[in-house]
Amino acid sequence: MTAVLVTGAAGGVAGHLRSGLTGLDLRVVDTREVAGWDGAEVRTGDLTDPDVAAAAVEGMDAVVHLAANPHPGAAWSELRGPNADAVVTLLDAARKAGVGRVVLASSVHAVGGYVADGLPAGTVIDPAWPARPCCAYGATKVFAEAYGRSVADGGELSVLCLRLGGVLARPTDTGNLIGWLAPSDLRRLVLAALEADVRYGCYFGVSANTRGVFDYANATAELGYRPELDSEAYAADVTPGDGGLCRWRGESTP
Ligand SMILES: NC(=O)c1ccc[n+]([C@@H]2O[C@H](COP(=O)([O-])OP(=O)(O)OC[C@H]3O[C@@H](n4cnc5c(N)ncnc54)[C@H](O)[C@@H]3O)[C@@H](O)[C@H]2O)c1
Ligand SMILES: O=C(O)[C@H]1O[C@@H](O)[C@H](O)[C@@H](O)[C@@H]1O
Repeated sequence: MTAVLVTGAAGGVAGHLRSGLTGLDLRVVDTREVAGWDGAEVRTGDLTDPDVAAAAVEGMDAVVHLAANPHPGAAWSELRGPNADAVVTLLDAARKAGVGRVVLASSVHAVGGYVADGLPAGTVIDPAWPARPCCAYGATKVFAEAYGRSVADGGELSVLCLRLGGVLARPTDTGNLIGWLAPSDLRRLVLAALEADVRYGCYFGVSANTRGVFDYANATAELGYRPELDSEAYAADVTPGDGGLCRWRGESTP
């Protein structure tokens, strides 16, 4: 059975992912108390500590790295530990332990600047375009992708970065319509990323949204990811908003 570590297991995305990971030999870790992962080996610890990271990855075939500060408006002082330091300790530990694959949670905030400036109608953002974060949080995700690339290029560890859109049970505002990731599609995507024969890759993790602006074609081609849900089904019921994207452009409180 494949042994998989899920970091950030007490978090919201992990909660949506959990039911998709049946059949795997699971270990989970978080700084907070973790509940609901029956059958998994549960650990508590801070992944910025290299010893915690080393113990967490020991014996694992793969890691789904979700642990981070997910708040786009967070200050650098709140982001540096979870979103920069922990990425380095986790990836270094995984490489040293001979883990085969790390699936890294990135975000559409890595390219939110394109959305903030307005895209010509019908244009979708290609994952190969230069990163263009819309906030310090988005910039930390670009760093994670870049560090992942250097580790993947430098050794045996495969790193797949998933630029997740808004993981919500249903879209709640108009901004969500362009980048919703339905929980069931999240599960499809992470399973596909765990299994794909790819050394390094960066993919948008979004549903098959009619109004989508994040091109997931490479995830279909390289991972076999085929999303099934579409935010359009909720378009008549959402309130006006920006989906949390681009609100903090150019801001980084020390
Ligand atoms: N929620 C979304 O819609 C969304 C969208 C795009 C990307 N993401 C990314 O997905 C991941 C999960 O997001 P979420 O919404 O579940 O966030 P969350 O805050 O609900 O969960 C993250 C978990 O990570 C844990 N954590 C933070 N720092 C840690 C550390 N140093 N060591 C161990 N555990 C630590 C936290 O305690 C928390 O339980 C994050 O990387 C986030 O940036 C989330
Ligand atoms: O993309 C992201 O990471 C973030 O997107 C924002 O819009 C959501 O409000 C936030 O919860 C996510 O963590």
